Amino acid sequence: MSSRFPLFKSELSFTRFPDRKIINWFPGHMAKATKQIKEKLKFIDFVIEVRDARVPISSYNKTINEIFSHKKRLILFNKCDLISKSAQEKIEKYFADNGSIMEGPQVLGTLFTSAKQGINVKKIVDLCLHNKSVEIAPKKFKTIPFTFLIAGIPNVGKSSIINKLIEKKKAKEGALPGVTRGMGFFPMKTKENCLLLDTPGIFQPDIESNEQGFKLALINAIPDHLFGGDNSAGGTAIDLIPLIDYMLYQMNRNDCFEYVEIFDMKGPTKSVEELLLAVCEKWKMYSAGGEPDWNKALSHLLLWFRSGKLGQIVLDTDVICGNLAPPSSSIVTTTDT
Ligand SMILES: Nc1nc2c(ncn2[C@@H]2O[C@H](COP(=O)(O)OP(=O)(O)OP(=O)(O)O)[C@@H](O)[C@H]2O)c(=O)[nH]1
Repeated sequence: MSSRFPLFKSELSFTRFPDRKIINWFPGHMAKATKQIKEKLKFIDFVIEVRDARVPISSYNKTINEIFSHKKRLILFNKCDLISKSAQEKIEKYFADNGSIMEGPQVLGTLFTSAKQGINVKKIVDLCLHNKSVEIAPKKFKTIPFTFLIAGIPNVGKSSIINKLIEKKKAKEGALPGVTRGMGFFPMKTKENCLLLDTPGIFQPDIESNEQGFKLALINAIPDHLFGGDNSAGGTAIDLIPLIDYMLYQMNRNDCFEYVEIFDMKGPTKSVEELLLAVCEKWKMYSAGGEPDWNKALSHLLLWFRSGKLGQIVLDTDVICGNLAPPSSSIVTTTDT
């Protein structure tokens, strides 16, 4: 793809803040949910693992790989409305090329979905029950349902997918991570007797790298106050400057230059201060004393980025386009049948 700004050389790796402590988020409810999921495992026919299409690799979860290694699993890349069709093709190719390491024999396939726009959600059940590559034994009695457990890291759209499948707003959705705290069963009105099990978003106890933490914070799988601080948690949005810096690095690296026009800038920039000044100017964000209101600009910028208003972007292009190996724990090594 030719860049709109060919003279602008973006950075190929993010080397700032190397000493930043890796964020880990594994509160009590996640530990409890992990235990409950293990207990329910024998009743589960299929696992629907939901990832975020913007981070199809970094939104994997080692714990999920381990717990469900012997379960038939469909991997969804949800929020596909936030990435382009050409990015979807690259991701598909990446998973096809790395099939032997990225997918175990129990993985039924991958599917791009958008719970928001209803894209491909209705294909989920069919891809599990009528998959050409595996034989699904019928239930002894019609009253015994096929059970689907919906799992994934926080805020990837698990509850939204369930609501779309049952055509009701029964599972609790929310813009912030960690809304679902308990498990809930939801019957589906389909030809076959199907039951969906919603689970709280869970992380593995340790996030592997600083950069994975940046990516997960950028898609808001990790709450902002853990990353730097936000007003609701008693911190200030200004602590999120490293995250905005990372966002700018990603936009430049991915030729995602919509921000230049949106904020009436002369061209792309690598300076987070320059970007924030342009935002304050464009959106007239000034304090009573006439100073640029950084806090307001940061918060609004993140909101715009997360909702796709600054352009469609995949944050895992470093892995997908080949400069980096997949994280070791994203590899599914199951041989169990
Ligand atoms: N753009 C877009 N937004 C989505 C999509 N699916 C869900 N969302 C939004 O993402 C946010 C999180 O959705 P949830 O369904 O609550 O996610 P969850 O995985 O159940 O979240 P936890 O409770 O943290 O585990 C909400 O603001 C949804 O409206 C999608 O396909 N596209």
